Amino acid sequence: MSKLTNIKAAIIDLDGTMLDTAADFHVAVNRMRDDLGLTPLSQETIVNFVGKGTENLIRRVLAVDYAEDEAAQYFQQALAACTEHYLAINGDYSSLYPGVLEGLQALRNKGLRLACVTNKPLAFAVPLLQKKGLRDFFEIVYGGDSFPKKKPDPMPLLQVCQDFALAPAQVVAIGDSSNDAQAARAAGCRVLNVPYGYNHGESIHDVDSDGIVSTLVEAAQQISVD
Ligand SMILES: O=C(O)COP(=O)(O)O
Ligand SMILES: [Mg+2]
Repeated sequence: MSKLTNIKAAIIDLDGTMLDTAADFHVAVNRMRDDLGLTPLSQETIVNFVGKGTENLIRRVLAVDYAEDEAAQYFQQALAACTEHYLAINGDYSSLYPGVLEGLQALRNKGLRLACVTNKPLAFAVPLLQKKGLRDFFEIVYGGDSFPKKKPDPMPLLQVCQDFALAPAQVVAIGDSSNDAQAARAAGCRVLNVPYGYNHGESIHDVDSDGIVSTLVEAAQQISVD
């Protein structure tokens, strides 16, 4: 992989990139399923539904048991229950991936400006970043409900470029899934993927990106401000 040059800012994904939140999703979704009288799902099944925001997660979880029209009837109840359960345990079963703190520090030490763009609702993302000691690394945090469109749409990434007054080519997105890569490509940003996250249960090696890095520390090593 050749080094990414003339990079002035990094946009970092949250779930599956900085934090392993799989167990939080597992607990909250299965408490919601219990409320609806549904049997629990495995953590692997649930985590493969993560990546395109809470509404999509709920739709996928209900589709396990219900046909589309029936699932639609339960959607609002399920969304409310899942939100309540998620907020009650947010971060309790989550942990930082190796190299996250060191990687964020290394990116900052290079003089890069940092934003977090996640498809998680902002009301989940901000307290979680605070609880895990990550909030202060970021000048900007955008959630899946911050704009009319979320990743893989480029809208949130383009807003960060505008906020930082940078051209998209001067900005790198770092994330665990095809959503991050597609959003970055559509915005004209550079993109690095990490291989340890969720990516809908599919191989990250099939995703079009500028490279795969094993940790955020390695990401920082691959990025040059000059
Ligand atoms: O909550 C999700 O759907 C995934 O969030 P992410 O964008 O931080 O990976
Ligand atoms: Mg992710």
